[in-house]
Amino acid sequence: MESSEILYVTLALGAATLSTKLLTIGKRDKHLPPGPPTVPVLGNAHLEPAGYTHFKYAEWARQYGGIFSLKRFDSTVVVISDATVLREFMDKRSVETSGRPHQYLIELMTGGNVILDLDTTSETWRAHRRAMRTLLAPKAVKDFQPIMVAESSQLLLDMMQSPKDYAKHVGRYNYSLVLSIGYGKRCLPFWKDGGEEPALFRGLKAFSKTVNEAPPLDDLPFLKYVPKPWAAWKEAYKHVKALQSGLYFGLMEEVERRLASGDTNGCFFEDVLTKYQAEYQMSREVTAYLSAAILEAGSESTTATGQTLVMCLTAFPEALKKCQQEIDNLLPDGRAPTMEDINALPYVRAFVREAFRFRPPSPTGIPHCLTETLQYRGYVIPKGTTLTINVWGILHDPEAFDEPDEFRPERFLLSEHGTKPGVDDGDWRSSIPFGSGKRLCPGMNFALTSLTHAVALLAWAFDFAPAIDPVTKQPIPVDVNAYEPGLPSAPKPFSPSVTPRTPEKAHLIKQRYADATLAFAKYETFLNDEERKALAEERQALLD
Ligand code: HEM
Repeated sequence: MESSEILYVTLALGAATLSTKLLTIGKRDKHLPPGPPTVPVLGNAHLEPAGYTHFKYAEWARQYGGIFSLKRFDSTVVVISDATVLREFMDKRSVETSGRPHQYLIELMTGGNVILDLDTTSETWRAHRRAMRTLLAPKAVKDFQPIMVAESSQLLLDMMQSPKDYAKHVGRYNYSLVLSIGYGKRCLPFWKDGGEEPALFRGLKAFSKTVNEAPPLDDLPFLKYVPKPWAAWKEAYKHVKALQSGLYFGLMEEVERRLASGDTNGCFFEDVLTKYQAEYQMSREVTAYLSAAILEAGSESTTATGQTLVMCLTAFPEALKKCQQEIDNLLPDGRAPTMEDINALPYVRAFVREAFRFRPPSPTGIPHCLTETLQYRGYVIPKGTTLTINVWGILHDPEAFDEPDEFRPERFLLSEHGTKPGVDDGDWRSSIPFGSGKRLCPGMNFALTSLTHAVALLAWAFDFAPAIDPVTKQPIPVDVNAYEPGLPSAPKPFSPSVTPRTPEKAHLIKQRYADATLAFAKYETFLNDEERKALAEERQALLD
C-alpha cells in the first residue's frame, strides 16, 4: 500500500472509532436503574435545569420510581427518592456509598483540606470527623449553653430593633455561636457603626459565585485547558483560596497567641492546639482547615434554616398562635422558655420539623460517590457513580404525606415522621435532611437544639406578620415559594413586621440582653478597654 493510502485508512479507522465512542457517550447502560430517555453525547444533561433541580427530580421520581438514573455526558448519577431505598442502599451500604465526587474547581480552592469534599478514606476526613465528634458531643454542647442563651438574647434584641434586617440577625446569631464555641470569640452586630461584613460571609459569597459562574469542568474536562483570558475562574479561585486560608490561619493564630499569653477561655480550638492536633496527627494546614467544618458547615445551613423559620412564623399566623399558646400555657408567669423547656413544647418542636420538611435546606442533599460497583434490586451501579438523595422528593411525596405542599406542623404530632395514616414508616428517620451513613451531618443535634430554642424564644417574644406597604397601606405578601436558586436553600428576602407581644416582654428582652453581659465577656476579650466601656454603657442605656 502507498503511504498516502495507509494514512487514509488510519484516519478512517480513527474517525470510525471516535464516532462509535461518541455514540456511547451519554448512553444509559441496560443494568442501570431506569430514567428519562437519553440523547447521544449529552445523555440527560439537556433535561436537567440549572437551578431548583429538586422539582424536576421529584417529577422524575413519580415517573421512574424511588431509584432512577441520569446520564450527564459520560458520567452517571443515581437519584434516591424513597425512604426504603435510602435505608437499604445508602445507610446500610454506607462503606461503599459515602465517597464524594471529585470536583476539580473546589479542590483547587480548598487544597483538598475540607471535610465536606474528601473521601472517607482520607486521613484529613478522619481527623476532622473525630474532632467534630468531640466538639459536638452532648456534654460539650451542654457546656456551651451559657453562650447559646446569651447569643439568643442578642438575636431577640436585634429582631426587636430592626426586623427588616432579620436575615443578617439570623446569620450573625448562627455564625457567632460556632465562632464562640470554636474560637472563643463572638461576632458582634457588624452592621453597626459602618462595620465590615465578616470575612467568612465574604468568603462564602465569593466561593458560591466562582462555582456558579464556572463552566462544567468535571463533565467537560477539556475546558480546564481554555486559556486564562477566556476562563475567569482561573483568577477567581485564587482569590477565594486566599480569603479562606487567610481567615482559617488567622483564627488559629489568634488562639495560639491567647494560649501563649495565658489568656484562655476554654474554647474548643484551645483543646485542638494543645491535645487533638498531636493526637489526630494533623499538620498545621489540616488543623487550620478544621475551620471549614466548624464555621462554614456550621453556620451556612443553620442560617438558611433560621431564615425559613422566620418566614414560616410570618407567613403562617395559625401555627404561630399555636406555638404562643403552648408556651403561655407552660409558662404562665411569662418568663422566657429555656432550653430545658423545649421537651415540654411538642408543638414548637413539630413546627421546626415541619419547616425542615416543607423547605429542606439541602433539597438534593450533598452528592455522594460510589467507591465500589454495587448490585441492588437487580441493577448494577458502577464505581464512580454520583449518588444524590432527593430529599425534597422524599419529603414531598403525596403517597407519604397528606397535602405535602401545605405547612402543617400538626402532622408531626399525629405520627413520628409526619406521614399520613396507613403509611409504613418503619424505614423512615427524622435525620433525612441531614444526609446519610458515615457522612451524616455531625452538627445535627447542635443545630436542632439551637434552632428550636430560637423559635421558642421568637414565638414567646413577638407577633410576626407581613410588613405593611407604606404607600398602599396593604400587607406585603410573603411568597413561601420564592427561594434563592443556590445551596443551602434560603428564602428570597421578604418583609416581616416583628412586634413585642406586650410592653413587659419588650422590657424582658432588654433585661435578658443586659443580663447576658457576664456570659458575653468571656468571648469579647478582643475588645480594647474603650470599646468594652462603650458596649457596657450601651447595654445599661437600654434599661434606663
Ligand atoms: C440546619 C442545620 C444543618 C443542616 C440542614 C445540615 C445538613 C448537612 C448535610 C445535608 C450534610 C451532608 C451529609 C452527607 O453528605 O450525607 C452535612 C454535612 C456536614 N455538616 Fe451539617 N447541617 C447543618 C448544621 C451543621 C452544624 C451546626 C455543623 C457544625 C457545627 C455542621 C457540620 C457539618 C460537617 C462538618 C459536615 C461534613 C460531614 C462529612 O462530609 O463527613 N452542620 N450537613
